[in-house]
Amino acid sequence: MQELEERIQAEGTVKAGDVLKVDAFLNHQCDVRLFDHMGAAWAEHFAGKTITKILTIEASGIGIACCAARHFNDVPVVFAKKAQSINLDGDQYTTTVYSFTKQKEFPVIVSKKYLNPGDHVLLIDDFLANGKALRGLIELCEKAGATVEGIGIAVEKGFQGGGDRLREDGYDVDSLAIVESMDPETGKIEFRH
Ligand SMILES: O=P(O)(O)OC[C@H]1O[C@H](OP(=O)(O)OP(=O)(O)O)[C@H](O)[C@@H]1O
Ligand SMILES: O=c1[nH]c(=O)c2nc[nH]c2[nH]1
Repeated sequence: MQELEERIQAEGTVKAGDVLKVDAFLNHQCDVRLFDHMGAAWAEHFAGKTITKILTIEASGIGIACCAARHFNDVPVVFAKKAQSINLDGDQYTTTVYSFTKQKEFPVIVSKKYLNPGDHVLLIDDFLANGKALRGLIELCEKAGATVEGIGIAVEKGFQGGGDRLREDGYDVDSLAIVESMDPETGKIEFRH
């Protein structure tokens, strides 16, 4: 998606440790017009699929998933929580995920009320790096008996391999920008096309 690649080139910075910082528009300050355009791009890609629910993981996927839902007939958006809470009641599907930016393992929890065997799920997230977050969401869908119809990602860091492993496993992964390489010394960012 040209608009997203241009924003990354203009406003992204490359940090040590394979971190791309795009918090000016994607995952701290949020550009909702860009999010809307991202939702439209996923709607075009997944046009042939029946989607009954969007599933994401807190925190950064939530805003993007909500904007995307407007392009999928306003289907409900469910976000997996990364902490137990007194506000979480009843039976839950749970797993654990290693967080790339927080560098620790988190529980990942969805109430059984909000993920069902009849659901056809689109997974949405801001970043795809090693694929840990998505593997966790896929596991929750498997536990619920829900069908994963596809995966929409804003920025995939292709060189970390998580996206290609998911494609090899048969998942339809639509990443709107795939970073092929990035250099913290020069700041150079190259995309896969
Ligand atoms: O493919 P992976 O290696 O799993 O990396 C991608 C995940 O990393 C980030 O989550 P993180 O927990 O780091 O931060 P967040 O709270 O900003 O969502 C991002 O939002 C993705 O969910
Ligand atoms: O802001 C971010 N930059 C990244 O490079 C990254 N990788 C996973 N999650 C990420 N979030």
